[in-house]
Amino acid sequence: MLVRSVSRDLIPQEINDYIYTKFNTFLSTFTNEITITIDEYDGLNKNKLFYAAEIYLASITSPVTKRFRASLPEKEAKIDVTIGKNEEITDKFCGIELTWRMVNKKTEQQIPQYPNMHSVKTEDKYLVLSFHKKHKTKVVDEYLPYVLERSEALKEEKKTIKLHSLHNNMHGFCHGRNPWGAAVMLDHPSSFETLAMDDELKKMIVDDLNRFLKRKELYKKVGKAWKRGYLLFGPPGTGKSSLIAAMANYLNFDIYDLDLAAVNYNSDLTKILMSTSNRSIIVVEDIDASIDLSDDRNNNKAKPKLDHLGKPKVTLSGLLNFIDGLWSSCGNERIIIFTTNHKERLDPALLRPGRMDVHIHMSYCTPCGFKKLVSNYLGITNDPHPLALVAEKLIALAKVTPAEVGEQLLKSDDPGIVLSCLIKFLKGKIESEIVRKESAESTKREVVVRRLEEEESEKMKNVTNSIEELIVKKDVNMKDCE
Ligand SMILES: Nc1ncnc2c1ncn2[C@@H]1O[C@H](COP(=O)(O)OP(=O)(O)OP(=O)(O)O)[C@@H](O)[C@H]1O
Ligand SMILES: [Mg+2]
Repeated sequence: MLVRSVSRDLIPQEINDYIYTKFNTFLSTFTNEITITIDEYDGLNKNKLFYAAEIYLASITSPVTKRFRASLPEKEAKIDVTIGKNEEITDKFCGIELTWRMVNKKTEQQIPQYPNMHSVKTEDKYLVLSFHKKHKTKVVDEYLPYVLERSEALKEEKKTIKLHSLHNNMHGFCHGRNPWGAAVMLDHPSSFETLAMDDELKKMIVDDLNRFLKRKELYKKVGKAWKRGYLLFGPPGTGKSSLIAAMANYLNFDIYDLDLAAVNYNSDLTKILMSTSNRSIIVVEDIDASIDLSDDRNNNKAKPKLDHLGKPKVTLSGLLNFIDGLWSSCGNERIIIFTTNHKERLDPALLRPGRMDVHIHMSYCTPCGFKKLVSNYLGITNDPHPLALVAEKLIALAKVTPAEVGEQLLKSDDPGIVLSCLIKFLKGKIESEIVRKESAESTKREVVVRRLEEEESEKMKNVTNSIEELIVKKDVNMKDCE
């Protein structure tokens, strides 16, 4: 270590490494230290242990390490800091002293077939772990598995949530290509804290998610796939998509946005699911709009259904197989979320527990949701604004979505102006709702009157007909009556 720090700035890197290796080899003949080398590649494959150790080492600090490397990987939000080239770091595990060293070795090779060409430069990376030889079993059996486990947890902590969408051109994917296109970072600010919903409903969802995460063993024991289905239903702008983003942020799960309109065949659904990762949320938005919901479970297995353009379409039976068929046993910790504006249009087969386990009604803005929006947008929490109290009363009567309220609350920086405008807006909403109801009522009345009149005239027609029949039967001479 001393040799390294003294020589570091005086001697070129390659010579420095050479001296260090020789010196260590020389010393090791007198010590009881042994080393384990962990190469970056295991043959042609990446060595998982190397990458796990690299992540783990970034999380520990030791007084001997002076140089670190920092990078910002593409599509990530957090900076990676790892131990620098040819640096050392010490660690302690159950009283065992361990030293890690990151070795970067540059090599230059001349390809014999092309003697006139420039030589090829490569850089080999490996980690060297040194410790007393008496701890070999403990290090291999306990310390290295611990490093793997910690790296998984650290990866999870620093993971950036990604949004995956299906590839634009789905035709090529039957030839083995990943159906999911390049993922983007999900930078959605929605959280359970910012969502305007009733507190009880919010708590129910959070508790349900927590229970789901904890129940790995229970799902295994009862022989159920470790997945959970949620159906979010309600009018546009009530926060269905915002709730999905809040769930992804809370769980730290990636989102796979499955656009069923882009999928041609039922069989593709299985391949699409196979290409998603564990600990993820699969979302099918507007389920009623994107799929043929007619019940085809007993027929048409071979023939794909066609849409109005003659394109094949995913069917209900394909979707049901997708949800609880064979594939469901191949993934873990999956959440499937369907959204719809029209729950009543969905087939009950789709809604039964096991497929859609939890049904969440995203309603028009309630007074409780309104308080949350006022606190989010205007920063008013403890001492409510008098106009906010008026607006809260109107909210209970108006059919207004949190999206509409949010829009109004952005209209000015002055809470007084904003709330006055909101009250005007809510009054307008209530008035137009009254007009709508009245006109629906009068239409209903008109319909009733029309129906009564029709029934009356129908009755009269029947009576006339039967009289005519009687006249014919009895051979009554009508001329006599004239
Ligand atoms: N419950 C809510 N809490 C906080 N903000 C909300 C809520 N509902 C809607 N919003 C606001 O309105 C915008 C639109 O909401 P969102 O897209 O979540 O609605 P949606 O129910 O998914 O609508 P659609 O049925 O049209 O997909 C959001 O970006 C958010 O700013
Ligand atoms: Mg939405």
